[in-house]
Amino acid sequence: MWRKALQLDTVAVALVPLGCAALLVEASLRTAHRDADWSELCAYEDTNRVVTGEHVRELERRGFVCIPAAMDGAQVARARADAQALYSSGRFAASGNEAEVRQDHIATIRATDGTAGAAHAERGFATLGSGLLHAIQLTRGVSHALDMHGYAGLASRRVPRQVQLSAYAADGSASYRRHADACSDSFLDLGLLEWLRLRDYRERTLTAILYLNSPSWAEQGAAAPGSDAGSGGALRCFHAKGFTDIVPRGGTLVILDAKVIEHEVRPSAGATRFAITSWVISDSAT
Ligand SMILES: O=C(O)CCC(=O)C(=O)O
Ligand SMILES: [Fe+2]
Repeated sequence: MWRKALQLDTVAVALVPLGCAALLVEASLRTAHRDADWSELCAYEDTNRVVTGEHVRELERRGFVCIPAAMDGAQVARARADAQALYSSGRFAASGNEAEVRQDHIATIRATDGTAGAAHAERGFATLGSGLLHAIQLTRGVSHALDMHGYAGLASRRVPRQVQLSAYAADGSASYRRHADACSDSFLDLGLLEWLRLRDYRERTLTAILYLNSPSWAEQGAAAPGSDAGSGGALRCFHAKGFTDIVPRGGTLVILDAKVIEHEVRPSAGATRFAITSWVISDSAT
């Protein structure tokens, strides 16, 4: 009897470290960045055209830069219609963050969605419209455009194939609390397991955001009476001198240092606020 109990104890004692090891291995392998592309493979002519040397110097100096009219009105309208169609089709879901942190809905999309080139799980998705495909290439091209102007940030940058398409409700109920996009906490702060699980967030070095709203989207409370363009929803970037609010007008491209620039999204009104976000990653952060 006691011999049997001893054997069970031995098995249990052996299982604990095995279970822990399995958890750690699973956490360290969990990544959506495995097939990220090197920057130069994401080169896109339109991005190279709109991002200038002056923008890059501003990014280096301030940690963020706002580039208006990176897409023309027709391109914005097409991308917005595609985003709206995807939103209505039910592909958006609440993000993985806690509900008090952010209340937007997101879809993780790839240019290959619904095509033979997609991973098995993504083959069943609807293919993306030309407006969204252009917006994805434009944001994914940012890292290479920065290289063309000798950006002083980290070298060896890669760009994940998936981008985030976010939707903030028109009724002012959705915002995103102040945060930095990259996780800079050490494993002493987070514990080893959590630190390993956050690998994709630790690798982030730059954020590129492209707004798919009406180009006449207005500042807080400034929407023209009867306008359906939408208003508010500023991207508030914090810096040493306070903060700068960026109006999310359709076609505006924002690039920010994901480790340094804390930011928040203010509630919007009048229209759903759509944005595409692509993160640039750096392996040297692992
Ligand atoms: O949509 C924006 O303006 C920013 C979104 C954002 O901060 C994020 O998704 O991390
Ligand atoms: Fe963010």
